[in-house]
Amino acid sequence: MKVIGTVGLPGSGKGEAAAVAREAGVPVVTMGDVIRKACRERGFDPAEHHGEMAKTLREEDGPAAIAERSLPMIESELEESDVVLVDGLRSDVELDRFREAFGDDFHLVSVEAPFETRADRLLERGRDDTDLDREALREREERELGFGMGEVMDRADVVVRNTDSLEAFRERVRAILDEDLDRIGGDDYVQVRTAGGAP
Ligand SMILES: Nc1ncnc2c1ncn2[C@@H]1O[C@H](COP(=O)(O)OP(=O)(O)OP(=O)(O)O)[C@@H](O)[C@H]1O
Repeated sequence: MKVIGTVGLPGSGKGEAAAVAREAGVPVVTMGDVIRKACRERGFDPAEHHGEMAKTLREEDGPAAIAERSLPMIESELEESDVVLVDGLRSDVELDRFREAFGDDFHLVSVEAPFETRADRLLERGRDDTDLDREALREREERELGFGMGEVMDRADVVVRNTDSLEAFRERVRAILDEDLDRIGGDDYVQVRTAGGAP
């Protein structure tokens, strides 16, 4: 059994990593889905109330609220699949909760790319208005760092630098899912944390 969590700033490539997992038959539990579900349960439009609902859930049930609500979803996927990917951790409290639940079977992957690279890719993606607005991106980034995302990235088991081509990134994600780190060994783009040391 293996649960792989991803963390990364906006536009770093978490969605692509999740898409690679799905293509490989690995189920994906998205933390955002937990929030969307809570919106629907309470009669709010997830498109409008996503950020607000994340805050409300944390206020009501504590900082691990979203991780807590995703646990049954992950456990149910683990009944069918040996590997599950959890998309988009935000805070160290969430990381602690997953480590408590899954121990050494939980592996955290940090997807990293510089601001300018991410901003250009988001411009290209154009999923919504914030993708097109560098200031909005900075604000979103600051909000996410405010939830402790930087600390989570520092504690990752594996760091993938997504500064190369999309195909190269997808191949690195496939190798991580296969745990075939030899395939990417000696690669400047992937660093595996050794016990107690920085990656
Ligand atoms: N190596 C790459 N080369 C070119 N484009 C890339 C690369 N990696 C990701 N992209 C593209 O950049 C955009 C952002 O990536 P993605 O949606 O995976 O980011 P994300 O981390 O999920 O962002 P968010 O948190 O905002 O949803 C996407 O359109 C994706 O296809």
